[in-house]
Amino acid sequence: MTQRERVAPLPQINAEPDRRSDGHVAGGPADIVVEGLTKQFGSFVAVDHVSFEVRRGEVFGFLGPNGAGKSTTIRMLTTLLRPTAGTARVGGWDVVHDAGRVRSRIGLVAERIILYDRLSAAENLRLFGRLNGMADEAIRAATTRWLTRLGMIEWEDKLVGTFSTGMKQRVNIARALLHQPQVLFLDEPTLGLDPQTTRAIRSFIQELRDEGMTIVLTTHQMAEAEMLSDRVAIIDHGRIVALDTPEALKRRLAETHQTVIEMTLDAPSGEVETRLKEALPGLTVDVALTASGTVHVKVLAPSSDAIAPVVQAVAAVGAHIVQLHTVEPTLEDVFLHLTGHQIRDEVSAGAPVTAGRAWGRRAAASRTGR
Ligand SMILES: Nc1ncnc2c1ncn2[C@@H]1O[C@H](COP(=O)(O)OP(=O)(O)OP(=O)(O)O)[C@@H](O)[C@H]1O
Repeated sequence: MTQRERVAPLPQINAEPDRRSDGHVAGGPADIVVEGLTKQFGSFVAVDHVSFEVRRGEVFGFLGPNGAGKSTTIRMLTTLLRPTAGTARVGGWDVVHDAGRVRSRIGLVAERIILYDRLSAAENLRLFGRLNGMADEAIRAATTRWLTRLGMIEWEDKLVGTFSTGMKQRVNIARALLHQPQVLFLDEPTLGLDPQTTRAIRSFIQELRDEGMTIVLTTHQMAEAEMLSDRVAIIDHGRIVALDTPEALKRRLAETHQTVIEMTLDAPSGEVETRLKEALPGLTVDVALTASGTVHVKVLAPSSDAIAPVVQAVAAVGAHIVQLHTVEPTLEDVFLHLTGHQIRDEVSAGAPVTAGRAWGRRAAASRTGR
């Protein structure tokens, strides 16, 4: 039996969460207040005058393609990076002038797992607990509490170096929660993890949310953002291009774009994307090559009246329709409409491979322990 198989499953929650089913309502005072936050690296502006608030007890999703500025924003909010301009307060304290107070109120699950392979899970937590100024008894109690909830208690005395990446990430999350932070930052918490651990961690985030923890979640996975977030900020090129609940963002898109046409085409090699866009002025058209060699096309249109001209345009470029259907607008379509691009997840068999910018295709193996 492998270690992964023996990890106790986390309590399962519906894949489609019943938001705040226990009556908890996000709101109240803001735990994070950001005004004009900016970060330049030389002349390159990675985060460009970003302003937003995160309310106490809400899950705030930061959604954007690779390089959009999500991690840079998180690093400024968690005092790891000094802003070039603007201000940010977390838990009521300024991230530059009161960095120590901010640090004691936050937990961070960063892109890299922060654990020592040569220590056991419990030894890692003891080390980080002490660094946070916690007393040994408090560390002991918190270790048992969080490792139990994360399905890792039976592994507490095993070396982290022997764990799978998913097991390491569970301990890594326990590390971030050990001192009971007011605000938890999760930077791509499921990146590169197996589906079982991904599901378990998403369920765990929902539990934390239902218990009233304020959570900032960055992701380039639409489903993750939509499933977990009370509100979503869509960030592109360092700027927030939309900020609202996932439902409101989709509703707003549906007011102008009722019909989303998805097609699989058998197309001649060449400039299908350019020619289709030219043939369909005024419509948002996204074209992606799939791993199996077909072409996946998405068209955002005001109504189903657009289907006939779209079919004609496909014929005119010499392509054949293998499959065509219409779907309800998703958060992904909101992003496509706002930015002209789709966010792509990791490439899987048959999944679209971008024809344009390399959205969201970071190697699954990029998450490593130390
Ligand atoms: N230390 C740095 N020096 C120079 N450029 C940087 C530095 N850190 C980040 N950048 C650049 O700033 C931009 C934003 O990076 P950031 O990591 O915040 O993006 P992201 O939205 O988190 O993307 P990803 O999903 O790939 O992590 C990128 O173009 C990146 O190359």
